[in-house]
Amino acid sequence: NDCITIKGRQFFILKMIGRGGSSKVYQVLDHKKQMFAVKYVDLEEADAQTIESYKNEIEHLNHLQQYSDQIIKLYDYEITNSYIYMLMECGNLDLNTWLRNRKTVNPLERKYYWKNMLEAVHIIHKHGIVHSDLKPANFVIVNASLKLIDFGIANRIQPDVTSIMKDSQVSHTFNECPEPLVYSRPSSYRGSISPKGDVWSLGCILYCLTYGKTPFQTITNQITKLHTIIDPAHKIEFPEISEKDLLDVLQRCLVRNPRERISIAELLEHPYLQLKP
Ligand SMILES: CN1CCC(Oc2ccc(-c3[nH]nc4cccc(OCC5CCCCC5)c34)cc2)CC1
Repeated sequence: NDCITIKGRQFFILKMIGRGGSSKVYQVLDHKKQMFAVKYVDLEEADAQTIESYKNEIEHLNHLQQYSDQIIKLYDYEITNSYIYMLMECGNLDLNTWLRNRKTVNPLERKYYWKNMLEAVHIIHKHGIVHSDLKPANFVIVNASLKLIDFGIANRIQPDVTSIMKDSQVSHTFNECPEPLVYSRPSSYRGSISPKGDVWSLGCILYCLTYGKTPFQTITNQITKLHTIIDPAHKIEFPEISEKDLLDVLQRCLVRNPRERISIAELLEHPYLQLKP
């Protein structure tokens, strides 16, 4: 089995958890058999701006450790001109995989996961970070709670990026998964990247946890989907459910006009979060 050495500490690779472009995530054990996740980034092909974006992500992740347990732990990191190693807390499962495998969601579990996601995103907003690409794969289940594993600051070093322009910013790698489109903010509202964009994305995740599909999943043609996401005339369907507070949260998150959309602070005060099952 291969080993990774970070700041003089040796780790044994158990398996690769995931990979994207120039980064790989491994599940590793230290000499005391404690499990960690190690994120490795190959910087050989990266340009200065990309390297800067990774350093920025690490700086913020390191700084925000102290503010919330809903931010993945970063224990140590090693940055050289050719690679980055990040020693992190290892979760059991990412929310995307969990959603794909689970047909029904327990209402109390959903409410608790929602509270965790709101707390994580509230913390990054309070420190001036807007993720703007939140999706289930950005959250990991660690024991019984959800933790945010990245802030959307580091560039995706992806091969053949066929990205689409959104609000004059290069956004999602289309080829990665059409789903980010659905979580992405309705881009017809020009203007700066707003924290309200993250509320839309979180709304889409909660919609998934409630109805088992994303708000626009039925639309398979990506261009039609894009037009529908931004079309104010298209009404998103909210099938009746017993939890009226949950229905209200969904309807207030999935409002196309960001100014009319509910804020994270208001969501944290919403009756849905009072933890009576
Ligand atoms: C499909 N299969 C995958 C392994 C396992 O799920 C995970 C286990 C741990 C984790 C993780 N922990 N700490 C993590 C710290 C950083 C990144 C992390 O993942 C990154 C990326 C991995 C691929 C899925 C999206 C997230 C991290 C994440 C997924 C079971 C399902």
